[in-house]
Amino acid sequence: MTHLSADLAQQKRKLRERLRFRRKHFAANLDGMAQLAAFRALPAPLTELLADHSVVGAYVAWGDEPDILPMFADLAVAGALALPHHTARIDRMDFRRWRTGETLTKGPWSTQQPADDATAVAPDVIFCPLVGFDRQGGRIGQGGGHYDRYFAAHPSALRIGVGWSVQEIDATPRESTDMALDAILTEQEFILCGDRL
Ligand SMILES: Nc1nc2c(c(=O)[nH]1)N(C=O)[C@@H](CNc1ccc(C(=O)N[C@@H](CCC(=O)O)C(=O)O)cc1)CN2
Ligand SMILES: Nc1ncnc2c1ncn2[C@@H]1O[C@H](COP(=O)(O)OP(=O)(O)OP(=O)(O)O)[C@@H](O)[C@H]1O
Repeated sequence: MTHLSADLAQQKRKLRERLRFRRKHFAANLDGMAQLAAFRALPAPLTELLADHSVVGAYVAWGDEPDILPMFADLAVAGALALPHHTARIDRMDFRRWRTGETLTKGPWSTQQPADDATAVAPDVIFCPLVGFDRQGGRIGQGGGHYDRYFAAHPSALRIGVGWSVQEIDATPRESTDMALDAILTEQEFILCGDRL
């Protein structure tokens, strides 16, 4: 690792800590009604976008992340939803089809995932959880590089980050391996970044 990338990695670690703290307090202080309403309905531009895509990648909320599965209930019944899956505690991640009612189990990275025998699929649009983001599409994740590696291997899939509005910062430190988001969905806004959407 060069000095520059070591420095960037260190900046990201510090930001991650601050942003997790912010997220935790924001989520803890959301009132009941706001909690019920947040991320329950897709904004109109997203409904149109998803109608054109065959497999949508989502995630099972972990800790204070927004719970987005209710928003995709129809897709999950129709067999058009996929969730991240790890076969071991390694860098590699793929997506497996998941239908309403099928089991979810605790994976090697502590997150809930489809069973090991679920079918691997490649979503053409991916909703990914954020620890932090900026309006230019910069993202800070869990720090495992799982999504970055997946995005690098599947560059044509649209990348939509999901987070609470308080997770926004002016500019995220960018490493050469960071893949920019095409859009960001918060409880307040749908933000377009770049020119793919
Ligand atoms: N909901 C959700 N699913 C996701 C991710 C995510 O950020 N959120 N991922 C994003 O890349 C991938 C999993 N990557 C992860 C990378 C590191 C850790 C992690 O540090 N886990 C600690 C658990 C600590 C605890 O239990 O509090 C560990 O396993 O030691 C978790 C997930 C795929 N699925
Ligand atoms: N395409 C890639 N190939 C090899 N290494 C990568 C790739 N993408 C990211 N990495 C490495 O993975 C590590 C974690 O990356 P980063 O800090 O960007 O994670 P993150 O985006 O926060 O995590 P995640 O993608 O899991 O949400 C870094 O050391 C980074 O250099």
